[in-house]
Amino acid sequence: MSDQIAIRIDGLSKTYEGGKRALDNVSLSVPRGMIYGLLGPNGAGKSTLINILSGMVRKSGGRASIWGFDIDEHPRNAKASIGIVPQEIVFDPFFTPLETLEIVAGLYGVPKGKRRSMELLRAVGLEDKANAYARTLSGGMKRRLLVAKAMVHSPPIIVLDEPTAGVDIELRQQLWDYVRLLNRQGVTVVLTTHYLEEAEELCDRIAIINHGKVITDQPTRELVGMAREKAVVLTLGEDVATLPHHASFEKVEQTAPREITISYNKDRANAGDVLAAAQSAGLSIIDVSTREADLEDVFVQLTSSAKAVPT
Ligand SMILES: Nc1ncnc2c1ncn2[C@@H]1O[C@H](COP(=O)(O)OP(=O)(O)OP(=O)(O)O)[C@@H](O)[C@H]1O
Repeated sequence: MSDQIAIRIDGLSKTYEGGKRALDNVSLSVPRGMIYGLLGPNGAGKSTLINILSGMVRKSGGRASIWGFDIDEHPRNAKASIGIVPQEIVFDPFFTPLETLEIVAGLYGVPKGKRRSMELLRAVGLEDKANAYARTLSGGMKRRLLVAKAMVHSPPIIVLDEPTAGVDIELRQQLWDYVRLLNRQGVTVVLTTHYLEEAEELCDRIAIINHGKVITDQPTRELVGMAREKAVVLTLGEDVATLPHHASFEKVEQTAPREITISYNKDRANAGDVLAAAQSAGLSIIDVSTREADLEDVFVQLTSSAKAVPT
């Protein structure tokens, strides 16, 4: 029922002036308590969707509600229920992180006694920068400040729009740790990303959007399970002379002087079949490992087949 839904989107469309149709009849439900990934290539429509939710872009059609509040009928409540971490870094360089959070808290009408600016700065690792000018912060620190800023009014939902674009790996990990912590505390998290690995590691559920349409929306585990290609990696006792062939092999590659990787379709064969065929081809196998297809494979499968459909 609707009370279990954090964000409900129904038949949402957006055509920009000039005729670009960025969203085409998009319907999605983000269940409460999840980390939900919105994945798609550049220009797929992810930012448009988020900007409609935050009230920055006007939709052309359809409906959306946030925490049960329709964005047209109850825009104030809808906005109060969501914290958005935007793609671009925008700050007044003359305010300190502490002042920045206090100002935002004031804008949201958070009473002084209920503000938690220092707690938020601590959570994003900026406690010691509380009184530094925002312009002296590094790019990564600014991004963390944006996350703190989005949480000032304690919304039940936080949306991160490509939060780790251009952020180094260590910092990315720190940011994700904080996102996980928020989620454990009960905050529903929506994030858009190009990074499949990130979505796979972090998200409980993933929707893929391409050319303004949702092409899939399912639990991450199921999505990864859709990848049909698996591989067996064989380490051999001697250099590879000729590559083996067999009906169960999809592809055979030499991946090192004494290593071959055999891909197979898990609907048609299993690792045992592949191994038996390799052995009967006379290979001296000294070690075996297997490789699962990952989300990247599914993504390529889905986005390329969607492209083949005329729009
Ligand atoms: N203000 C605008 N006016 C006209 N077209 C726009 C506008 N904003 C976005 N678009 C177009 O709408 C489509 C969707 O853009 P959007 O920014 O929503 O995609 P995205 O998935 O967020 O991509 P990215 O990951 O690059 O931000 C693109 O073709 C884009 O060029």
